[in-house]
Formats: sequence, structure tokens, C-alpha cells
Amino acid sequence: MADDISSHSNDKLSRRGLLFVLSSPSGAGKSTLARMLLGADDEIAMSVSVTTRAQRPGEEHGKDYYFVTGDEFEEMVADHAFLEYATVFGHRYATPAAPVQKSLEHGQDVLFDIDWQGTQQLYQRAGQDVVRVFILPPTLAELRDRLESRATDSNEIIDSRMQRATSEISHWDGYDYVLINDDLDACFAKVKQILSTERLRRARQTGLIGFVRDLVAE
Ligand SMILES: Nc1ncnc2c1ncn2[C@@H]1O[C@H](COP(=O)(O)OP(=O)(O)OP(=O)(O)O)[C@@H](O)[C@H]1O
Ligand SMILES: Nc1nc2c(ncn2[C@@H]2O[C@H](COP(=O)(O)O)[C@@H](O)[C@H]2O)c(=O)[nH]1
Repeated sequence: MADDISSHSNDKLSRRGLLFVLSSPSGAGKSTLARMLLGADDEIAMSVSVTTRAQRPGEEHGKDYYFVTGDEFEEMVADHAFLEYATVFGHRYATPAAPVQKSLEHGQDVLFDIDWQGTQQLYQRAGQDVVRVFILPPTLAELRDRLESRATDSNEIIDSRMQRATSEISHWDGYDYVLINDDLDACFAKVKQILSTERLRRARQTGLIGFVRDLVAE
């Protein structure tokens, strides 16, 4: 296991940046939106998760996920290396703490593509620093179409993801924003808008734009 994802000090998690979460039922488009955001915004870094699921064609270890065995995963749990972890579709997924801490220390916001269980855990730990965005497909039929046309999963896996979709959608009220990803560009524009609004809100809270207040007071 790479040192950069397993060595950490959880209790020193810096609070300077935003933890920006995108969740959705599988296939609604959160990874696509995440990629677009990373390409458009230098001030946000992706949190690369650890998983025990098999690598898909085209996925890169360390870029899309850190692919580990079940034993390696449980060792990292025992070492308190994770900010959150959950079982999704029968596989283990987790957010390594060390890279998140590093990004925050460098003044970057951090982007998470995690499920509702991980979002709840992150929110319990980091509270107001977390911005939670839930992405919905326009319809369940369209969700299936997207999973099929992505062509990364067998029919059996697609069926199981569709079966889980309704229960995942039932957690929408644990989120700060809910967006329908019908038109991709329109949805992306809303994601960017949410991020910039939340950055401004945070800057107001932390006094980073105190100089504006000083100017007005003069
Ligand atoms: N608005 C959209 N209209 C049509 N197709 C879309 C739209 N958004 C995403 N897609 C396509 O849908 C498929 C699923 O998208 P994506 O892989 O981003 O979903 P996901 O929510 O990250 O799924 P998972 O949780 O399984 O990783 C991809 O082929 C993507 O190109
Ligand atoms: N709680 C967490 N959920 C995660 C994490 N990384 C990904 N995920 C979620 O798992 C499903 C399936 O993802 P896939 O890439 O196998 O299709 C999806 O809902 C992701 O958001 C994580 O670190 N923690």
C-alpha cells in the first residue's frame, strides 16, 4: 500500500477548504460531472477512493481508485487510515484521510464521489465544511440506458445497480442540494454555481473577505 494514502493524522484534519461531495445512484452521471469540474477548476482536488472491487477496463490504479484486497482494506480500517468507509454493491469502498488532509493544507477544496453512507460519516466528522450534492437521473429508464451505454458492467451488475437505485434515491434528503442531470451541460453549470456560492459563503464565515468590510467601513 502506498505510504501517501496510509500515513496520516486524522485528528489534525485541516478546516481551510470545502469538502464537496457528489453522490447519486450508479449511472446518474456524478463521475462525469466530477471529471468536468476537475478539468475546469484548479482549486479543487479529487479524493481517490480505495476499493476492493475489480478494476474496470480503462481504470488506472491511483487515479480512478486504489484497488486493494479485502485483507489490505481491513488493515487500513484497523490503522484508522480512512475518513469514512462503507460497503456498496457488496464491495468495500473508503476515503483515505492523508491525501484529503494534504489537499486542505495546500488550500485546495476536495471533491468526493461517494455514496450516502460515506456522506453521512463525512458530515459527522467535518460538519459545516461539507457541501453535499445529490445527482438524480431524469427517469429510471434513462438511468438504465446510461448504465447500458457506458458498457462497463455486465447485465447482472446493471440489474443489481438498478435494484439499489430506488433505495439510494430515498436518501436525497440528507443532502444540501439535489440536481436532476438531464442536460449534462446545464447540470454542470449548476454544480459550478453551487461551488462558487459555497466558497463565497465560507469566505464570509471565515473572514477571508474582511478587507471588503474594511473598505466599506472606511
Ligand atoms: N446528462 C447526461 N446525458 C446523457 N448521458 C449522460 C449524462 N450524464 C452522464 N451520462 C453518461 O452516463 C453514463 C454514466 O455516467 P457516470 O459514469 O458519470 O455515472 P456515475 O453516477 O458516476 O456512476 P457510478 O456510480 O456507477 O460510477 C456515462 O456513459 C456518461 O457518459
Ligand atoms: N462511501 C463510499 N462510497 C464510495 C467511495 N468511492 C466510491 N463510492 C461509491 O460506490 C458506488 C459505486 O462506485 P463504482 O465506481 O464501483 O461504480 C458509487 O455510488 C460511488 O459513489 C468511497 O470512498 N466511499
